[in-house]
Amino acid sequence: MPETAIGILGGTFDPVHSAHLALAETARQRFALDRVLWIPAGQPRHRDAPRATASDRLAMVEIAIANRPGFELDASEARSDAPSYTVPTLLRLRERFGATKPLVLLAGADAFLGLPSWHRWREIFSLAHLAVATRPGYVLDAAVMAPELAAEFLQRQHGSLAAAAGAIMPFTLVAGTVSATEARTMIKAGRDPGDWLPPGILDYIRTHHLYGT
Ligand SMILES: Nc1ncnc2c1ncn2[C@@H]1O[C@H](COP(=O)(O)OP(=O)(O)OP(=O)(O)O)[C@@H](O)[C@H]1O
Ligand SMILES: O=C(O)c1ccc[n+]([C@@H]2O[C@H](COP(=O)([O-])O)[C@@H](O)[C@H]2O)c1
Repeated sequence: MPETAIGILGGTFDPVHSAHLALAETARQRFALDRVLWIPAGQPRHRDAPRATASDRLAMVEIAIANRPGFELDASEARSDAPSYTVPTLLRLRERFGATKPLVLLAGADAFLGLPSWHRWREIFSLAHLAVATRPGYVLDAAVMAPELAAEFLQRQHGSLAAAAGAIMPFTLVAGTVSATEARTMIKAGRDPGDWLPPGILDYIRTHHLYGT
């Protein structure tokens, strides 16, 4: 029987929102993942500094995934002073889970389209599979990708999850246009983000006076 796979969801989670949960849960079911590791970035180098501290973002993810079977928090990036790059994280997870365990890196289409700018990005394919969720406003079509990414995208869609790494698997996510940027804007303006935020997150934000509250 083939080994079950482990999902890995990295993100800034500034704050964690409903599309993150939908992404993780949809992927968990679609790819029969035995768990999803949530890995909040500590020091993302590819974007502006997060508005909330690593420990607040970590605490919010902890609240969001509490009592949800199959979801696990990995605080290593958030607790490290090193830049949060995905390849060293995958190398660490390979050591933990061994060479043959299928690992599946989960990403939204926006993150995937930016892959050629990532640190040592080509090494990702020898360390993990990539499951890429659709996201409104981003087209998952080789015709709009950077040529070096399009080549990988076309070639790797036939890969098998039974292998430890190497396939690219696009999947449909129905999570709407929710984004952390828009959630922060709403919160700062005093508008209620409603079901964009998992239970307990708005309370945490208000209690800790995050995002201008
Ligand atoms: N609405 C969404 N649909 C699909 N994927 C999403 C969605 N929101 C976030 N993701 C994915 O979740 C992962 C973590 O995202 P991140 O924490 O940066 O949230 P974000 O909403 O994209 O944040 P920001 O608005 O600050 O850029 C990324 O792979 C991203 O593509
Ligand atoms: O390793 C990199 O160079 C790299 C560049 C951009 C993004 N990432 C990772 O991709 C994940 C999603 O990033 P973001 O900015 O959409 O939150 C998160 O785990 C980041 O650390 C990683």
